[in-house]
Amino acid sequence: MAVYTQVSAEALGAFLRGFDVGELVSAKGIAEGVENSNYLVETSWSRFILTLYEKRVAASDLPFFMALLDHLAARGNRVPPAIPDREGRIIHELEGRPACLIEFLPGLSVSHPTPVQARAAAAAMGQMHASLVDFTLERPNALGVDDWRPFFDRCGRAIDSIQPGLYDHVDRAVDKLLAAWPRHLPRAAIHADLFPDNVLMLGDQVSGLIDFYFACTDIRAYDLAVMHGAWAFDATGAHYDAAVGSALVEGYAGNFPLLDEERAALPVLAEGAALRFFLTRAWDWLNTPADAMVTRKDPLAYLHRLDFYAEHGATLFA
Ligand SMILES: Nc1ncnc2c1ncn2[C@@H]1O[C@H](COP(=O)(O)OP(=O)(O)OP(=O)(O)O)[C@@H](O)[C@H]1O
Ligand SMILES: N[C@@H](CCO)C(=O)O
Repeated sequence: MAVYTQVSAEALGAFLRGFDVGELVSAKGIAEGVENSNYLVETSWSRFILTLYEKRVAASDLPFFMALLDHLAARGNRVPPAIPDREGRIIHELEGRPACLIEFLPGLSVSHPTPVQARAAAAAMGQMHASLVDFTLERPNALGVDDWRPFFDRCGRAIDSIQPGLYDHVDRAVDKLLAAWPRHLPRAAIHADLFPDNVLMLGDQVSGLIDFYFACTDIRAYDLAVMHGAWAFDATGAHYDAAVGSALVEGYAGNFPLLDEERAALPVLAEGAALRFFLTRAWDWLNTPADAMVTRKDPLAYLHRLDFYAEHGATLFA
């Protein structure tokens, strides 16, 4: 359950009076998500998402995220911009946390995407990348290739408590990826976390891309590699769905052509993406108190992907 910060009815009512959005009718904590506190807010006029930013989102990064959302929304992408208050401000403080009131988008995220849904979602990523070619703000990736070694070292030998021998196995993977990383590929603003739970769908149509709080400047094709790992495997990471995998690459390339060198680098980018999510999941696994009201995500599901890409990557994207 991702409601770390409780918002009292009084505080929320006072907060909403700063906006032109009608009167507060109800507010419910949203269970999905692990990073931030989210509430579904109903007013006499409409529905909104209230997000209070927690541990991994720095208030100083919010202007980048909000500018990115505005840029995408202005170019016809289905993303939820923040709502300005009566004075035009979009970044606020509520219950001691940075907070934004965000447009509500309809749709549900799918847990078992079909190839048709995967193609549509990847096409939406392609459209997003096309819209971002003239986006000039930059934000370094705080979980990018140069952070993997220090992050892994911070996890340390405790990693072996997840599975014996894991430390040495991942240590070798970190070395391999740092040496092979295709740093020369084109860079751009990317979402960097476009998992199925961050794509809202109505049937086979994409109704929204959400959760841009890892968005950053990095290798553009890395965004597709993140998506491939997140969409084309079952939750355990043990089973790869080739039809979903191909649909992702085709759907993306239909809206934003992949350079030959980007396509050739997808295996190593996908291995790197698997390592990045293994590392944050392993850290959370080792550092989330057992009684926290958050479901920890299984790091081994990303170890399986890492090993799968290392073994089969060369044939997957041909
Ligand atoms: N703009 C929106 N419109 C409709 N629903 C939304 C919107 N933003 C968030 N939600 C709902 O809130 C849930 C959690 O949002 P989000 O994924 O941003 O949270 P998070 O804590 O940052 O999660 P994550 O673990 O994916 O990083 C989503 O699964 C979705 O149900
Ligand atoms: N998408 C991430 C969690 C949010 O960053 C994961 O599944 O590990």
